[in-house]
Amino acid sequence: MAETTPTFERTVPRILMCAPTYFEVSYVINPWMTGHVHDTTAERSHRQWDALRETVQRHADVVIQPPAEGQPDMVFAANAGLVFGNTFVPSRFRYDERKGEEPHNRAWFTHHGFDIADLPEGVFFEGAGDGLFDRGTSRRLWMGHGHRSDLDAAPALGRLLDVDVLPLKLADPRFYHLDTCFCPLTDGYTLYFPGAFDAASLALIEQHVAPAERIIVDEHDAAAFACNAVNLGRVVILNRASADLRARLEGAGFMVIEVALDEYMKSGGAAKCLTLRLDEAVGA
Ligand SMILES: NC(=O)NCCC[C@H](N)C(=O)O
Repeated sequence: MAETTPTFERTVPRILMCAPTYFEVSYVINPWMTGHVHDTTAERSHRQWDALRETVQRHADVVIQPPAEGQPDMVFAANAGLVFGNTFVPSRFRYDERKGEEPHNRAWFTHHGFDIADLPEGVFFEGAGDGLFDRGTSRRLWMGHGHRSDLDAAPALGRLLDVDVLPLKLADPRFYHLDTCFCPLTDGYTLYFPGAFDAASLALIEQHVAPAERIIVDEHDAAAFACNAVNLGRVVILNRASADLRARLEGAGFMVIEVALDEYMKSGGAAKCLTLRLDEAVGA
């Protein structure tokens, strides 16, 4: 009888983070940044980023991307682009303030062996800020549009990655990226703030996520960036969750870990925005 060779699947997720060396709020391109220009300190932002890195490192391998001087928002690694398998779709930022990040991201992913797949010229798309894969078994990508990314990115991503893209229209300027108000979790659970979406998009979510798998976030938790969560298996890392939200997540089998990230909220981001999954695949 032929001998069978055991196969070992990689089970430790890989997460990219970009060092906060040049992070500050130096312009206003979302409502969270208003009133916070030059209002962050290096000491607090480095301490909070280190705490997030150490927490993520307990559940994943963390890879650090070197930052670029003059690109204060490059710390938000989720916005570098979208990874699926070995393919990297680079972001095309809507605002000039962030366009300078694009060549650095392209160079890093090229150097690390990813195949670069470009969206058509002139289509805005802000990477894993607006593109979130289902954590179930389907090849489904939820895509936010209306503030930063263009609806035209949806069919283009479908073609480039051979995935089903479900576009969700973002209706509240505070929730300008999909990852600020929506988070697919392991086994099809989905954490989201309904108030961030238009009626048709809410209906689309309800059509695809069974009632028992919907973890609805209220405005108070949403404003504390509870949806901006890093999900690694059964672990959910986020800035803050109310006792009620924590209980519902725990009831669904998740362990909730809070890491205070208020210095980054002044720029409109928290845990999820500061990370990018490098081993994204169906059900990852
Ligand atoms: N939501 C995210 O994915 N990233 C946070 C980006 C914050 C940055 N200040 C921006 O407005 O683009």
